[in-house]
Amino acid sequence: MVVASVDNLADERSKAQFDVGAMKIVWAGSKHVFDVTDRMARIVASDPEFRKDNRTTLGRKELFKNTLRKMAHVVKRANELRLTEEEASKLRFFVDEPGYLDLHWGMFVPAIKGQGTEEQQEKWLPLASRMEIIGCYAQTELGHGSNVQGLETTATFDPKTDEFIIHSPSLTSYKWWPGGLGKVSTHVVVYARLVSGGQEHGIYGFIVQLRSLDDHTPLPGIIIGDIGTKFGSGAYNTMDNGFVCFNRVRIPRNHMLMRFCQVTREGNVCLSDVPKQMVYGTMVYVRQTIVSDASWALSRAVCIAVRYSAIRRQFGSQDRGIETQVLDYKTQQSRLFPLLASAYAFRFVGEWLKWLYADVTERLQANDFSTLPEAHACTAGLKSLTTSVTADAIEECRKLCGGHGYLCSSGLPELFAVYVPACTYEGDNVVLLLQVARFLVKTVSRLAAGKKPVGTTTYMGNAEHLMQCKSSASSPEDWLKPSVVLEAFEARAFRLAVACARDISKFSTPEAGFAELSIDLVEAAIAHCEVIVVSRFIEKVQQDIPGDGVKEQLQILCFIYALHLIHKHSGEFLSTGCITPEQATLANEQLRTLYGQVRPNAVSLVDAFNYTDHYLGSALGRYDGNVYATLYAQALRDPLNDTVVPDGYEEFIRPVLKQTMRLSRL
Ligand SMILES: CC/C=C\C/C=C\C/C=C\C/C=C\C=C\C(=O)SCCNC(=O)CCNC(=O)[C@H](O)C(C)(C)COP(=O)(O)OP(=O)(O)OC[C@H]1O[C@@H](n2cnc3c(N)ncnc32)[C@H](O)[C@@H]1OP(=O)(O)O
Ligand SMILES: Cc1cc2nc3c(=O)[nH]c(=O)nc-3n(C[C@H](O)[C@H](O)[C@H](O)COP(=O)(O)OP(=O)(O)OC[C@H]3O[C@@H](n4cnc5c(N)ncnc54)[C@H](O)[C@@H]3O)c2cc1C
Repeated sequence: MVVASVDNLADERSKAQFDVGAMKIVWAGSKHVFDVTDRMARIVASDPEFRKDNRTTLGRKELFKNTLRKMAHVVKRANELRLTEEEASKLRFFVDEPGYLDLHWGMFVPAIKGQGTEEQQEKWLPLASRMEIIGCYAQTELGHGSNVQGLETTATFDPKTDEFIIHSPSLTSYKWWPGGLGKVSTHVVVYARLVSGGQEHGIYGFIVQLRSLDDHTPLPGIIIGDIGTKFGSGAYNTMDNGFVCFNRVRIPRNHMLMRFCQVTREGNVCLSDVPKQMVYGTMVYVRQTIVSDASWALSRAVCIAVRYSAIRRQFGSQDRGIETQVLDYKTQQSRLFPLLASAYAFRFVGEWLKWLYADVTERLQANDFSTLPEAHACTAGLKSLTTSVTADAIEECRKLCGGHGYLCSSGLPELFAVYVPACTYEGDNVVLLLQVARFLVKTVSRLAAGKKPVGTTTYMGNAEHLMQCKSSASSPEDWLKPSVVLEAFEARAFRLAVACARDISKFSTPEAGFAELSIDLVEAAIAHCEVIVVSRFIEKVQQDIPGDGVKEQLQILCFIYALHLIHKHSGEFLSTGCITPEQATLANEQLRTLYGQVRPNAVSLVDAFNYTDHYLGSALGRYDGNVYATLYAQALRDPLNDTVVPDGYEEFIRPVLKQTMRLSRL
């Protein structure tokens, strides 16, 4: 059945004022990436083994087994098709089901690459890449996650046998949460306190075999299992997040990842001449990938909400004629278009962060550690900002879809449930923002000592101007000037950071000041991260961008992104004196105009994400707009509709009805 709603999307597409094909390439990053992504997405979408529309109706055991089947199929297809690493990772991405492969490829392999010596890499990486072993990453414990220095698991060197003894001294030291650990992984990189010669030497990674490669049973001394069902139906329950207790498990000395710290045969601990934070390198790597992933999750939710808002009609008609598309309501636009703009903003800042990470890695390899603090602050801050915004945005998109957004067939509840832990894993978002704040306060105090700031804090070098400047915006159009927008963002961030640094100095110790002012510090950190995102977006739209109208659309989105933040944080922009109330009103006026400009292009701007219906997994977000027929078909497929009269009628409905009848006769 094709209903009138389908025409709505065709109409919308005909209104586009830009070359959608060219925008697809901009979104993907390059023609090559577009081609690979498109091909992998289609392979997944056309393979019935990768069906996912039944996920929310399966029980945990069935769901997990289903994931195991899919993971095995991924490995099989990747081998059959001889996929490159880039292609295989896209294939896994579009399968869109959290599973042990994510941790194997996303953390176990990177941990060995980043923390292992060349010899260790030569030994372990081929085994891992042929999947002769399956690995995961166990850092978090039942009692400690954020505080890595507080981990309790010990790795004690025994010089008699040339082994480490991995031990969990208490219940709170049990590793708890690692994905892939509960039921699948054969090996793990465990983070533990290194003890040698009776002394502690800090936290390091150790490769431990967990399960027999013959029959998968846990090795002696290992108690292991799944930590239980998690939030939401389907969602992250496809993953076997696990616990493990080590009871004096012995591993060879060379299973300690020794790139940055070596333990000799005699038990001497030799630290390389590198900062000890290098041992946190895997987290920095993964945080950087999470920023890119945020734009995918956000754009997916936005794609569903935009298409559905073009289909959905409410009110506005006379004589029962055609009603208004909800996308035409300004309130809908003001909630939705900033999220659309944020998706593009996060895509570009994610690409930039990838570049930054590659640049820092190259420097580290050449023993230049000068950019490590900046890399840590950027990855931590942007991970925090983008995941918090994305999690909230998915929920907002659900509400933007009205009642139907609450149905699992909208795809949004599951997307939210899968996504929201991103605010916690790889570092709780508040904890990470406090790391950024620490970096900012240090930068401000270095400024006072005459040191020139570099990298993303370069703007702080313009200290005098930023402390005094008053915005020159005197018309709504002035808010379309990159220099006006940037100045406001930089001044707000700088003034907030300076105020924190100044106030901290009033306390008896910096630590006491930092603790007491942590709420302000988090706000200063967010303001700094927003400077990074806004300036990267502005930089992007100032480049040559091929394709009719593409650059113009991106400029509109860029200003929507910036101006909606001015509106959202108007309290801070005003209280720091960066803008006046009149200028805030002008910015809002411009924002409203921009919403009008994006409106005819909205559907095409989400088409540019090039998502398949399989990946979207949403009756509301379908490319063809056939929403109502799909909702109906999916409702009919619900297990509850397997029978007309429900199971339980005889036991529980009939007796109630009978009792009611008896009562009514009394
Ligand atoms: C699966 C992967 C595939 C794809 C990714 C996509 C999606 C993910 C999918 C699912 C999730 C799957 C896996 C999830 C895994 C995990 O969650 S693993 C566990 C992650 N755990 C954390 O992130 C813990 C967070 N805590 C910390 O990082 C640290 O403890 C800390 C909060 C940073 C504090 O560290 P510490 O106690 O040492 O610190 P400070 O005294 O505050 O700092 C000392 C100095 O060190 C600097 N520092 C800290 N961290 C780093 C770093 N990473 N790099 C560089 N420098 C660092 C800090 O700034 C201080 O510097 P100073 O001010 O100059 O002294
Ligand atoms: C789905 C999922 C997958 C995961 N996968 C893995 C994995 O594969 N491997 C692994 O090792 N771990 C994994 N984790 C664990 C994850 O890394 C931790 O949960 C995370 O680091 C947060 O630590 P926590 O749970 O100890 O939170 P806590 O630190 O206990 O946080 C609780 C609250 O305290 C606040 N808080 C904590 N410290 C401070 C502070 N200094 N100042 C202010 N507020 C503070 C936080 O903001 C938060 O509100 C996973 C977690 C989840 C949810």
